[in-house]
Amino acid sequence: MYQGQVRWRRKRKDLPIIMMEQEIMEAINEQSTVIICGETGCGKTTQVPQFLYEAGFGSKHSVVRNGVIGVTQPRRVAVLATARRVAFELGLHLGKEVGFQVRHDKRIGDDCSIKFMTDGILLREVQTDILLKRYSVIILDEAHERSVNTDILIGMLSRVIRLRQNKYEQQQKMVLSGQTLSPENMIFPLKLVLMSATLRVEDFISERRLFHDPPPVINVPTRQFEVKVHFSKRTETVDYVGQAYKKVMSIHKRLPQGGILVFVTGQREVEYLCQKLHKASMELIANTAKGRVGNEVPVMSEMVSIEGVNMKDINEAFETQLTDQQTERFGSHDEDVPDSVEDESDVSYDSGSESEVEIVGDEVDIEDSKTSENDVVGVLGEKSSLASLKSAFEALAEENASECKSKGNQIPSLPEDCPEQSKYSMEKKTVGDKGPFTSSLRVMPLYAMLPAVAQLRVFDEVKEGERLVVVATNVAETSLTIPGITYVVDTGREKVKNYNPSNGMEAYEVQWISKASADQRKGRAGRTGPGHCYRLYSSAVYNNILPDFSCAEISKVPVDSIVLVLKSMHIDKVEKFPFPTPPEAAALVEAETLLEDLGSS
Ligand SMILES: Nc1ncnc2c1ncn2[C@@H]1O[C@H](COP(=O)(O)OP(=O)(O)OP(=O)(O)O)[C@@H](O)[C@H]1O
Repeated sequence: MYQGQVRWRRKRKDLPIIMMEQEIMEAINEQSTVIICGETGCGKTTQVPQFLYEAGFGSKHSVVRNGVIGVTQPRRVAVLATARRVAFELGLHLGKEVGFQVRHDKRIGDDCSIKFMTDGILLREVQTDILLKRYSVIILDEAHERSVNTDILIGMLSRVIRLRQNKYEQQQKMVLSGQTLSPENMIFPLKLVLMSATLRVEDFISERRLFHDPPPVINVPTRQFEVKVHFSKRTETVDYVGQAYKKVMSIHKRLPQGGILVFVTGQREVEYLCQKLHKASMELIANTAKGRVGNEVPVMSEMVSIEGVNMKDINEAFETQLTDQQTERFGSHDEDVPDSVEDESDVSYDSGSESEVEIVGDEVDIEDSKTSENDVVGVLGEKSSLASLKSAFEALAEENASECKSKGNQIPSLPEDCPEQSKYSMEKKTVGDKGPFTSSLRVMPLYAMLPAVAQLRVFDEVKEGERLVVVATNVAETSLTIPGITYVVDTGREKVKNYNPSNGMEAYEVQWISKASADQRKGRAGRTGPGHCYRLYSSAVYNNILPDFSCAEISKVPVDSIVLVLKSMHIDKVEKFPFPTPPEAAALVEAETLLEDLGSS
């Protein structure tokens, strides 16, 4: 066992979810579906797959539980990062016992026990194997995001569970009547675990067509580290990116070491803010250097360069020979794209959502489509990208990951935000040997269209004297632990695609996030130590304007596109499909008739 793993084993027991392992496992053993609601950072994503693995799920030695533990995430970066983390914590090989699959990329060994994937990948698997025979349990993480993929998947899985149960009962009868069945033909019930920090549980338990018996809900109420929230006194309605810039700079100048994660709405804003911060950092360094006598000039601020990916030693995930069958499929562009999907247009805008199975043909958001085609295609599909991904995974290694850069339990905050709460003396706490004025910024972008290799660079180790600033869209909102992030700056906005049924048009709009999203964003701090979340809007805006939850995506897309997907999955009576939030039955029937008339179904 690596030293880092030994260190982590000691820390692991402090995760709130560890105390609830028995309760969670008992519920999973007794019920076909279980809902786990837990605060951000309590350990759902990384620990529940391990509980299952340790209980024999995914084990070749178990007859009943030998199917793979499947874990879905809404986004690629979360799939890659959590697979790496779980492999590390369990001391297993990434790409072998712990596999992953996202669009274009698949690393799974024959002896795979846990597979991380995007929800779109699993949706596609159901299309080809309705019983999902290779899985013993499916975990749908971040189920609150309620993308169309997740909603259709939940509906499908509720049926798969019933089908598997029926098959299992039939087989038991056959066995009791003296027939013999070979082990490989045996079918066992499938388990489903829905997880989120902020689940709209009612949608799942009240919809009787979905789960006949409402699934039990297990709450994990606490988080490990405190995150202090600071609201702005005033809400900037136009230049919120400018406000974000000011806030980052004032944190950098006045507060102690610790990474900063900033949320804006799209690729264009990410790139603009990155450039501005990069420039400011260089100026700051130049000014500081002028004032120094005989001191070393600090390193320059760094902007991520996709070409500049560091080629290091081989990560164990990539030791598999290139001749192996899985590897041949690695990089296949079309294997996870269903027939109904024309192209890769789902990466052509950046609101943070990514899907492998595309429900609606997205339009390119002109504003936000500056990344070159090569960057998009090159996500991992090109020759050099395999090596780059190896290198990127290395950056997730424990040495980089487990150690929190912030020291101590209490970190001062910016006084202007809530003076009454600032019980710390800025003078005493903010300027150390490597005072904030002297350190450089390592500015990293993070958005859905960015190639996976570049996305993973946010996990790179930060050099001594540097401060990490990640400028992200809501792609960084859930599941991610970026080690050392102490400060979150939340503009409170996101870019979403809205559908107008009266004219049949779709348009991207910047709008307020939900309270649930704001909590997720806050939860990106306080993961490896205590943190602060600066909301660039007032508490009145938070309380009175932000909705509790974002609207389920299914209610915002054209019904015909949903029907098309269901038809591609051979669902006959679309109006009977168990959606968590069903579209109007009449609209479904109308769309079905229309498609039949067009000869599309
Ligand atoms: N890469 C990492 N490096 C260091 N610590 C990590 C890493 N990943 C996870 N952790 C630790 O494990 C904790 C639990 O992470 P996990 O992702 O399982 O939480 P979660 O409950 O799923 O959170 P969320 O709801 O935000 O996804 C983190 O708060 C952090 O302390």
